[in-house]
Amino acid sequence: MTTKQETISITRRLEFDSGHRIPNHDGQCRHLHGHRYAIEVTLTGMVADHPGKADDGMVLDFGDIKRLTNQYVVEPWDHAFLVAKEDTGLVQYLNSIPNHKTVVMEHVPTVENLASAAFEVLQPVFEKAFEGRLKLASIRLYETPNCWADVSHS
Ligand SMILES: Nc1nc2c(c(=O)[nH]1)N=C([C@H](O)[C@H](O)COP(=O)(O)OP(=O)(O)OP(=O)(O)O)CN2
Ligand SMILES: [Zn+2]
Repeated sequence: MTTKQETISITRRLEFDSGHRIPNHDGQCRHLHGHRYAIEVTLTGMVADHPGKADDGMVLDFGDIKRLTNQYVVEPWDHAFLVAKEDTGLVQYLNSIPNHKTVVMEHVPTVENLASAAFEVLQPVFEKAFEGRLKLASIRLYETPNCWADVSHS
């Protein structure tokens, strides 16, 4: 049982596959390769006290987090090659492949930069969709089961 004043965090995890490379990496990661990424989206807010309504007892329906994260991050990045705009030779090559799904990123696609990019995209999406009732608290992005980055804004 929760009291009405409590702020609670909820997290929805989604997974997707993308290619990338870190062009100046001094190890294997400078080569073209891919990952099964997992993104965990954490929102904070008050639990709805809406007896008889679908969202009663929820901060937000997990389905809404899934829908918006899919629309703005997972679908654009899934089975895409995420390439840094500074990686010009590769950008040119990928653009030469007909109908190739390429996403040109502002920064080198480390897990830190991808998590930050996802946060920047999703923060205004959740803010607008739920009129400030909820806050995007953090994004955790796993590049491998053993490597991940966390992003949050104060
Ligand atoms: N701080 C960061 N370090 C590294 C990143 C990154 O995004 N941020 N990325 C890579 C590589 O892209 C790669 O994804 C991870 O490499 P690695 O550590 O070798 O991970 P593995 O799962 O392949 O580890 P194994 O132990 O070899 O299985 C590198 N560094
Ligand atoms: Zn990698």
